[in-house]
Amino acid sequence: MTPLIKVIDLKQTIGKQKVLDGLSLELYSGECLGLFGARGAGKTALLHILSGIDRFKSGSVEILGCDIRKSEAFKKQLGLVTQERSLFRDLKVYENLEFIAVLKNTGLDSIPDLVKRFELTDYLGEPAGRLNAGVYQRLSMACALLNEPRLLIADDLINDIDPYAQRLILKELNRFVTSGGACVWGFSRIEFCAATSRVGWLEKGSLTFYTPQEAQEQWESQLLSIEQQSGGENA
Ligand SMILES: Nc1ncnc2c1ncn2[C@@H]1O[C@H](COP(=O)(O)OP(=O)(O)OP(=O)(O)O)[C@@H](O)[C@H]1O
Repeated sequence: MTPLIKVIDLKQTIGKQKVLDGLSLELYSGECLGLFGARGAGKTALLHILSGIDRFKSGSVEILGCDIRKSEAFKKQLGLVTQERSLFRDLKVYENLEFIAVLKNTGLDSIPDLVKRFELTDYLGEPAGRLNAGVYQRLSMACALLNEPRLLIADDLINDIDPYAQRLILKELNRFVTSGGACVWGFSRIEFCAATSRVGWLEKGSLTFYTPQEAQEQWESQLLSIEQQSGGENA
């Protein structure tokens, strides 16, 4: 099976800081890779490279069979939910869906189904800038899926939103990957690992891969060793 993402020895610097230090990664259809790391670990830097937003220093990145330094064709099959709010705040919910569908050069046919699945019917006339955080993220994810992408890149998808919106988005994420899509989802909350199929732990510019269960255990063992160290220092 050909991977949807194939990254080899990727390096990135921001200013003088080495943010990604030779990491490699493969992602296959049906997978949801949780990109876990502390604040400032470089998750957004990696996700921006995978989405073709930022250039990178060295290494090779193939997305959906395209060398992304040579071709942008992969962007047609990409859905993106950014960390920063990126919808049109003065446009109403329906207008955002319509406008983004036009920008993506896709038809409007998928809008009614997305409105239903993300339970946006009651908000269609509201400007995006006035939505609460949970509904805003539901709309962000609906917009990301407008072009029926094969690959979804999401940064902080369900952070700081209400549990109902979290569940709804995770249900749709699960539907997306089980129907053959693939997702890379960046977050810094360990509990979100349980909603992924594999975890890439980003630390010091490198990725280590774990099952969700192993990531949780690794986290707990790190916490324990910090507690033991501080206990020893205070004794
Ligand atoms: N525009 C910038 N100028 C200077 N440094 C930057 C810039 N953008 C990112 N950095 C630095 O690069 C490193 C990686 O940042 P990045 O945003 O990728 O981390 P992150 O893991 O996504 O963090 P968070 O969980 O807070 O979103 C951090 O040390 C950050 O301070």
